Formats: sequence, C-alpha cells, structure tokens
Amino acid sequence: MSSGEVRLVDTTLRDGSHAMAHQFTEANVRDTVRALDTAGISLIEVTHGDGLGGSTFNYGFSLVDERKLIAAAVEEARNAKIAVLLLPGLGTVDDLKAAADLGAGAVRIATHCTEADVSEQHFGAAREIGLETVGFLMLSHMSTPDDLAKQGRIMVDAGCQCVYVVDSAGALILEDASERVAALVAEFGDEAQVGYHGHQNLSFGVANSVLAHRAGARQIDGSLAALGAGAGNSPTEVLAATFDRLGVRTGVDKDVLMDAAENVVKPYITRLPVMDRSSIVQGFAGVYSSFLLHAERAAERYGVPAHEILYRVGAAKYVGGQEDMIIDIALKLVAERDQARVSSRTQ
Ligand SMILES: CC[C@H](O)CC(=O)C(=O)O
Ligand SMILES: [Mn+2]
Repeated sequence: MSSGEVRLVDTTLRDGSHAMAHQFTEANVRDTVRALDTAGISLIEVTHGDGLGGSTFNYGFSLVDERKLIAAAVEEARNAKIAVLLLPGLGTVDDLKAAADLGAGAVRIATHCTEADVSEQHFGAAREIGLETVGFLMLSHMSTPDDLAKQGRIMVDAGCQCVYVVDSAGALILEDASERVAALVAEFGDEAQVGYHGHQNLSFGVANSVLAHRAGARQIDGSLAALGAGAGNSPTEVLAATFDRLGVRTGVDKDVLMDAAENVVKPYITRLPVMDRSSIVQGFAGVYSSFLLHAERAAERYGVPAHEILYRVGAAKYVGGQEDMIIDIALKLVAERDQARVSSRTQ
C-alpha cells in the first residue's frame, strides 16, 4: 500500500456495542454490514464491545449471542472480511476458533499498552488458523512512543501483521498520536503495518487520524455516526470524506457511508455519543472510553456526578478490567459528601 492509500476499518458493530450497552439486534448487524460492504469497506469488526466472551456481569450482557451476530455479518458481507476483537484473559483460543469456524477472517487482539506479552499465544493460534492478525495497544497515551514500539515489537514477533496505536481515552492530541505511530513505523519497517484507532473525547479523532496516516499508518479505524465508547470514534464517513479531499485513496464510497450513517445507523442508536462533560473529562484525565456508561450508572445509583467519578478513575490510572472499581470510587465520593455534610452541621 503506497503513502497515497489508506485502509479504513469499521468498528461500528464492535466499539459501537459499548454505546449501545451491547444491545445490537441481528437486524442492526445485517443492515450495517450490508451498507458498509456496499460502500467498499474491506474489514468490518463485529463482537461484544469488550471482545469475544465479553458478555458477562462485569462488562454487560449482550442482547444477542455474539456468535449469532458474527454468523449474520459473515452471511451479509459479499466482499468485506469480518474481524473479531479478542482480549486475552477474557476471550480464549477456543472462542477464536469458533469465530473462525463461523467465517471470521481477521482477529484484532487487544492488550493494555504495557502488556503485549499476554497476546503471544493468541497471535500464534490466529496465524495457525489462517486469520489476518491485528494488535491493539490500548490506552496508548499511558506509554511513551519508544516503549510503545517495544510492545509492538513483541506483537509482531508473535505473528501480528498490523499494530495499532489505540487512543482508548481520546487523550492524544496531534503530535501525541503521530509520534507514537512514527515510533512503531520506524520499529517495524516492512515487517508489519501500523494502524490508528481514535476516540472523539477531545474531538481529535479525525485530525489525529490524518496525522497518523502522514506518519505512516496504513489502517485507520472509524465508526458510522461515530458510534463508539465515550464521545464515540472517528466517524467513518468523515474519515472517508477527509481523505478524499486530501487526495488519499481509501477505495470506499463516502456518499454510501454518509447515507449509511444517516439512514441505517442513526435510527437505531439509543444514545448518540457526544462530547459532553463526562466524555471530555475522560479525554482530559485519560480514562478508558468504555468506562463512560459504567460511571453514569454508578452516578445514578449513588447520587454522585459521573464526571467526578471519572476524574478519580483517571487519577487512579485504572485500566480495562477494572470496571468494578468504579463502584468503589462512587462509594468513596458518597462517604466524603456525607462527611462534609456532618462537618458543616457541627461547625
Ligand atoms: C475493551 C476493548 C476496547 O473497547 C478496545 C478499544 O476499542 C479501545 O481501547 O479503544
Ligand atoms: Mn475504542
């Protein structure tokens, strides 16, 4: 792929699962895949928001079994490959084999940005099955470009064909993103590609994606209508229009994507991702975007503001898998509030 080309990868049906509280119907999946496939998107991710096996009490139960959704997506896609997400420790090699048996053609294996070594076995298994392999270094803002490149090297040596800088918190601003991408590109040379996955919490998803491409990223993620965790992902239709204006070939039809965002996805969105107070705090404080709904639920249950919970989550540097700790923070805020009330009464 030349520097004048980029592959747009769509994650509406995976990252969007967070924003939909994992309530995608089979019809949502079929309609979205058909539209993306018609637009020329070549890789479409379909899984529970937290990947294979994510439908649990801790992460939130799916409305429809993800295997049923993956099978439906495979059935609808005429040209596109269906990708699944896998977080080692949550999804297993058996889950991966089952997804491949259903027709998935690619796996994106995600780890915290300092823990790439937990993905080695899964990359090996994926390559043996013949899947296209992608690595996700999540919460990339928590690592320096050099450290991220070292983690990417672990993934590539294990069989990963494209390592992504994943801005899970939407915390990277311009050079923060391109310097991380450049470090990975320098580390891999021709051995592997580099990708970029952005969130809109501070509104930099698309701008960072353009800079990521200029720094050498050749796969860029988006979601129709930005449907994704936190303030959502870089909108696929905006990425397509922007790269078109810049003369970078994507091989997709931006008008079909715009139509899909308006007429296929927006009608089923239950909660449009927005840059509101809570999601901006996520970007500012470096909080995992998928923590948003968990924080909002805790806020409602315990009567403390979601953005205050999220500031504390950022200070504590919680990572994926620590969703249950959000409750602890909410309870601490309740205790502090009650203590402050008692103190003010006794003064
Ligand atoms: C829980 C997986 C996570 O949503 C992956 C991802 O898209 C990200 O870290 O941004
Ligand atoms: Mn994401």
